[in-house]
Amino acid sequence: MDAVEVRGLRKAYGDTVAVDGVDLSVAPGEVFALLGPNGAGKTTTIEILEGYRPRDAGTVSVLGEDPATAGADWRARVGMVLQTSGEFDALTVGEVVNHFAGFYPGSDDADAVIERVGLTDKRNARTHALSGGQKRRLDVALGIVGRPELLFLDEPTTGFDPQARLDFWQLIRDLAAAGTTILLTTHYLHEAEALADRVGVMRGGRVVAVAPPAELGGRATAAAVVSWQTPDGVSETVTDEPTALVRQLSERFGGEVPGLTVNRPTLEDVYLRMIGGQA
Ligand SMILES: Nc1ncnc2c1ncn2[C@@H]1O[C@H](COP(=O)(O)OP(=O)(O)OP(=O)(O)O)[C@@H](O)[C@H]1O
Repeated sequence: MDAVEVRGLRKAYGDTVAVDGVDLSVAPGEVFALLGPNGAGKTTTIEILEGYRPRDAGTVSVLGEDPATAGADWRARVGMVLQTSGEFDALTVGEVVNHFAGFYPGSDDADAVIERVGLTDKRNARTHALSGGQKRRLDVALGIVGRPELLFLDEPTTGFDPQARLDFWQLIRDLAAAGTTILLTTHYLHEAEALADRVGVMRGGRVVAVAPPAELGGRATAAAVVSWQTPDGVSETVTDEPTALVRQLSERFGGEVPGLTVNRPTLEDVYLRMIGGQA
């Protein structure tokens, strides 16, 4: 049984159809990234899967239960990092994480979780005094302190500095290696490429493509652009057989080919083509 199974999901807000017939499956232990422009329906989809939002139509199974009716036992098996940060008044980081740990029967050690998200030196700081990126790290801590089987992360690394983002990626890899299923949304295509087993691209409330990041939109087999330096400037050739061309060039130059690059479409290239400039 898949960890997440969605068929024919629909949700409208008045006249706005936010989710328009989404089918989606996430396997146990998989890291799945949902991509798509602002307004594509990612948050609405995730919030329905989290049990935060009712749906208009479709079937949804999350860890074998319907989130619309699942109870406290189910909730304890699911971790969530919502798009907006929580507000915890004058409590300290340590107090908030300890408090949340108390909600879960098999929770992790609060200090260990604070360490994992890199907030140890802010343990006694009041949460309203944290920077934007530090608040987001606290959100991640609260999402994982219950040792969830399935973790939802809605734009988890917004506001992270580059080192914090790398640390977060390692945390996600560690969780995945320990068997946690992860469904995240992100606008950072490098993040999807670094983390996801598969990505799903949403546009206008629909999932328009699902594939491993390296294969999305035929990337793996797309023609390559080979370019190299000549005395007259840069020469460029589009080819299905870049290796053969590079071998010829190497013979012609007697070894190293000056300024050699071989490029296939990036995830960003195929993503932008797929969303075609609109939500
Ligand atoms: N509470 C709401 N009331 C009315 N319309 C809403 C509400 N929430 C979302 N929408 C609309 O539903 C559509 C999908 O929004 P959603 O937040 O799911 O998109 P998203 O893909 O998560 O976007 P983003 O990348 O900006 O987070 C948008 O047109 C949005 O304006």
